[in-house]
Amino acid sequence: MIPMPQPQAALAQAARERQSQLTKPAGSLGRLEDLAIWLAARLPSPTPMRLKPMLAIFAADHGVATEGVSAFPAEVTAQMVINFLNGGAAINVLARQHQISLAIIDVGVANDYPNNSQSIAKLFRTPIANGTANLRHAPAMSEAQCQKAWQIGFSIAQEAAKAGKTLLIAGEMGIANTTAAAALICALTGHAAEDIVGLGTGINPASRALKVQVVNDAIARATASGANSAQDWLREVGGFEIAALAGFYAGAAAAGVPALLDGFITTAAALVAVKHDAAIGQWLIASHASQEQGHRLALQALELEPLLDLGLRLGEASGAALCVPLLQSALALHGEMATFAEAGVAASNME
Ligand SMILES: Cc1cc2ncn([C@H]3O[C@H](COP(=O)(O)O)[C@@H](O)[C@H]3O)c2cc1C
Ligand SMILES: O=C(O)c1cccnc1
Repeated sequence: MIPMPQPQAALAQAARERQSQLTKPAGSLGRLEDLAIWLAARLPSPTPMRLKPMLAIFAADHGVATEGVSAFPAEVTAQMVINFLNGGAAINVLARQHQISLAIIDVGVANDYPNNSQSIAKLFRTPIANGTANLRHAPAMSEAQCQKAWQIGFSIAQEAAKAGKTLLIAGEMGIANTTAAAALICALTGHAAEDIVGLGTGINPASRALKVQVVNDAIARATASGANSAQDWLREVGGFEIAALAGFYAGAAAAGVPALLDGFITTAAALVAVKHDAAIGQWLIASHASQEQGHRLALQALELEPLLDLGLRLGEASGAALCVPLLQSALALHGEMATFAEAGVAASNME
């Protein structure tokens, strides 16, 4: 296993001391204070500068879509890739608004789509196959495919770090990927499918019951074939974009750059990464609590507390992008506020 860089405790301590001297009652900026301290240890600086965020969306299709587990047809994956390239998706709006550079990485979109040289976002076309196999009945991918997807995500994170990005964000697009993510979360946490499987894009109760059955069948099948490690489960019930996301988080940690999670699917990928190497967890922060049923339990398994709870259930890194201005504000407050001494403001009387 590659030794991971460690957050610097001395910088966290310096940032904590600075927070105690800023012109506000101690703790009055709540979690913004914790965020500034957390980031100081990792960026690493006692007063970190404005973050330079990058956002990668990994897109791929899922064989399990044929089971009827999504409210939308599989063609929507490719259609949404076109939408991302044309700038019309929710994430395009948020990336523009918060000045986040956007890259789309096709790691296995099944349907063809035109290459538009006018596109708004950068496109990396590195499909591994036309979607995964149907995880209910067979391993979603081969070991070689899984490693390839992981490596693509890892490289994207490493390149972004090399280019000077200081906050790495990943999102996903892949019809039926909440089924794969739910199966992974169940397998890696031991929670029951009934507690983890949600409505995804908005399925009805009958389809949800089927989705629970599909997840249970997939877990039974993979257990019978000896699945044990996080990598085994990723290959058995994951997806190409989920493997790339897990590799992305591993790459961010290996580069010593913080990574911001999004919703249900990215959290499933983060669980895989952290089960693979616990040190990766030190570089992850949670953005929001998704409406998808099992998301909170998955975040709890990672010991992460989401910043926002807006009832989002979109993916595309939309919840993560919404947290970027919060993180920027945390750092600006930390770096730019006057101390009691500088401002000549009397400090608290309380010990
Ligand atoms: C138009 C559209 C845009 C999306 N953007 C993200 N997702 C989200 O929905 C999908 C997962 O839900 P399920 O497992 O139910 O298919 C993923 O593609 C996810 O990113 C979208 C879904 C749709 C339909
Ligand atoms: O939380 C998510 O990431 C999510 C939830 C539903 C559908 N797509 C994504």
